Amino acid sequence: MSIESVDSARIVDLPPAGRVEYRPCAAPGCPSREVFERLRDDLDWRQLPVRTFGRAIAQPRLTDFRGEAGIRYRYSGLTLEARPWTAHLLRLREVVEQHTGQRFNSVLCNLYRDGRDYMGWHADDEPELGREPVIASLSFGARRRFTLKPRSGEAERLEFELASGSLLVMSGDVQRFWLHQLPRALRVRDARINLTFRYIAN
Ligand SMILES: O=C(O)CCC(=O)C(=O)O
Ligand SMILES: [Fe+2]
Repeated sequence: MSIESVDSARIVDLPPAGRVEYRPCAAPGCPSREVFERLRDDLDWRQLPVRTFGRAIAQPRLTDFRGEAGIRYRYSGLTLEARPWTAHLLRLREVVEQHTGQRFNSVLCNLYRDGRDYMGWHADDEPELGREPVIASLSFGARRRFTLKPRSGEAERLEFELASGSLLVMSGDVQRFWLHQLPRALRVRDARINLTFRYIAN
């Protein structure tokens, strides 16, 4: 397990044919305190119920799903209907599209109120994302640890400290062979916002 400086760019190839790229300062005005505040104040944050093992519980974070009209995203027994882009989110999408050379038609926004909020092990492998989705994730606010582990086999876990203003891109077959999570971090008192840009084909 390795943690490198949060200030250096990093490209890691994950077997068999996946890639994770981290860029510490990709967002406007990095570390982007103003971007954080604007997203926190302008988006329509909600705590949704989610089904795990047949039980409905409140998600341990707040979310808002935005995108082109008619886009739907189904996960964990939820169906999210995209609400319209804000002008601010469209500008951030442009930045991410320039960095990645990819197009995105939606963004899942996550607000972790403090270190008690988290996202458990999962893959972004819903069928509407396609076989080898490119998932581009911007982070703002509190620095949090992001971990990947193989679904099976002996490969080592991989960790990133996601700094404010950073961009993390997962591509290739990462979602097929690896899981990722944003674990609890009880020492963290501050909030973090994460935007994961996706291309959804409904
Ligand atoms: O908050 C993060 O960095 C991870 C978010 C994530 O994995 C997701 O939205 O699918
Ligand atoms: Fe994810």
